Amino acid sequence: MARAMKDKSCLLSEEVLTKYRIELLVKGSVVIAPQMLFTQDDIARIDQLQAEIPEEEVREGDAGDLHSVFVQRVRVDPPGHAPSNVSGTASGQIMELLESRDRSFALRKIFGASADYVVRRCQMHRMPPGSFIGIHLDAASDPDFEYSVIVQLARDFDGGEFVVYPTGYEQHVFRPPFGAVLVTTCKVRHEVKPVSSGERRSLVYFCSKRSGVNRRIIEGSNARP
Ligand SMILES: O=C(O)CCC(=O)C(=O)O
Ligand SMILES: [Fe+2]
Repeated sequence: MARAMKDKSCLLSEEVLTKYRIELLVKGSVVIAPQMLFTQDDIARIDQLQAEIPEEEVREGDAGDLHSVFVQRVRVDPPGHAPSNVSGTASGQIMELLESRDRSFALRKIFGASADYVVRRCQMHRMPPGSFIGIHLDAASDPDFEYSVIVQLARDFDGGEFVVYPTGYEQHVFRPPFGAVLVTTCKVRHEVKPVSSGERRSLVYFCSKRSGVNRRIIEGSNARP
């Protein structure tokens, strides 16, 4: 925490980055503490920009999985096409904030990568009571997704736990606080449990070493919200 945001070229110390890197490697998921990757000001800015982005209700994921969530799309990644920002200036400004040099550097270290990652898809979720995101695999949307980065944008809600199923019998339950960032591999199944009160909000983006077209092959219907 000590060095967070002080030196703009390096958000987190090498030591902290290594600690997160090891946890991600061993467990497949890690929670980055609030204020480390995104300051309160960054989150306020995201909140301000998102107001300009239209929202749609999604009830079925790409893999036919059931959901009930309101989605604002920032960058889309349709099969057979390269990723692109949705129209309007707000999406580009949100992406600029996410892709800032210091944040990309920190995430690259946490992913354990030598080369840069690209953000292939980005969206925001609003989940009032009763909303949920059914069990799915992010890589079903794009086989090149490697890590998802989920920024917690809300404080006051109950339920809405993020549950990861690394194997058939294990489960890890996450309830990251406001401002924290959950990083998970896109190769494990997970879900968001129903929200019971308040409103859960998150910004989600999917990172990959690969740019270029989404190589997903559609057979019938397949994937996530
Ligand atoms: O809103 C979230 O916490 C992330 C939901 C999720 O699993 C996804 O968008 O793939
Ligand atoms: Fe997901």
